[in-house]
Amino acid sequence: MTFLQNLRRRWHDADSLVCVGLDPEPSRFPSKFANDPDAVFDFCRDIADATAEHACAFKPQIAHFAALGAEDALARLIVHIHAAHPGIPVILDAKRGDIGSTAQHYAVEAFDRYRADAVTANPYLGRDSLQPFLDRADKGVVILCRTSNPGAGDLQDLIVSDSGGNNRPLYQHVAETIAREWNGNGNCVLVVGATWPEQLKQVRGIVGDMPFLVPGVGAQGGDVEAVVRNAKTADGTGLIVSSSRAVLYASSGDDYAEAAAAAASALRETINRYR
Ligand SMILES: O=C(O)c1cc(=O)[nH]c(=O)n1[C@@H]1O[C@H](COP(=O)(O)O)[C@@H](O)[C@H]1O
Repeated sequence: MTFLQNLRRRWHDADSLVCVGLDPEPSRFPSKFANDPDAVFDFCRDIADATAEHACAFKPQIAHFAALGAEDALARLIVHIHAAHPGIPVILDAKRGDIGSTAQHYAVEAFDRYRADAVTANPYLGRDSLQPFLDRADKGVVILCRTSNPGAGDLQDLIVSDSGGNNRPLYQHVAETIAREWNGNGNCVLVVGATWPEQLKQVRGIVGDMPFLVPGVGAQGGDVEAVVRNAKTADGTGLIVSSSRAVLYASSGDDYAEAAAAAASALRETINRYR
């Protein structure tokens, strides 16, 4: 099954649009991990196991592992998720993008080394820079469109003229270009931040039913109701609503796993109320 087939099945079977972000920060781990030499793996595994029933996807963020020299923990975590929770896709958040010959290696890294089902990517270098990812038809390519951060508009909102003479913000041009020209294998997903409900609506109007990865609920304060109302597809799906810190660090006590499960479950219920 392809990434998108898996995702759609999971949306349905788990009745969930929630993605659990795995962004390990050892300084925020519960004290029981203080003397654990494999704390990064053990903590993330416990969170994944506790939240799986509420999740349509997991999204480990590669810098959080690489900065700690914990790439091996990341690889083992993805193996664990595939074995213990088959059918839940893993999106590797790496925001890759480089000249084609280098991008080939990033595609091998994400899909063959780490065995991710999808990877986040930056479209700024143009289509050839993402071609090695797009060519992997069974994998998802999750492309930045209108990011969640405060400075998203610095470049993404600049008005550009396309070859048809249309003037509009760059993020809308990115959305249409990907939908029309880069999605030949039907494996593209767009990243649109939860912190920008109006832009979510605009992008949904441009790209039809293409799925969105929507980070920015929880710690970044995005409004779940506005996200769902503005960006769901006609069948009440189309969204991978991702939360990391608000789930991972819901409790710093021994009940961290139960608290994470409760946070993921509450997010699922809030989303489902509006779809
Ligand atoms: O691609 C992403 O996942 C991403 C895109 C974006 O626009 N904003 C954004 O926050 N992210 C990632 O989503 C996660 C958000 O974490 P929380 O704010 O803790 O839920 C981080 O790992 C970010 O790197």
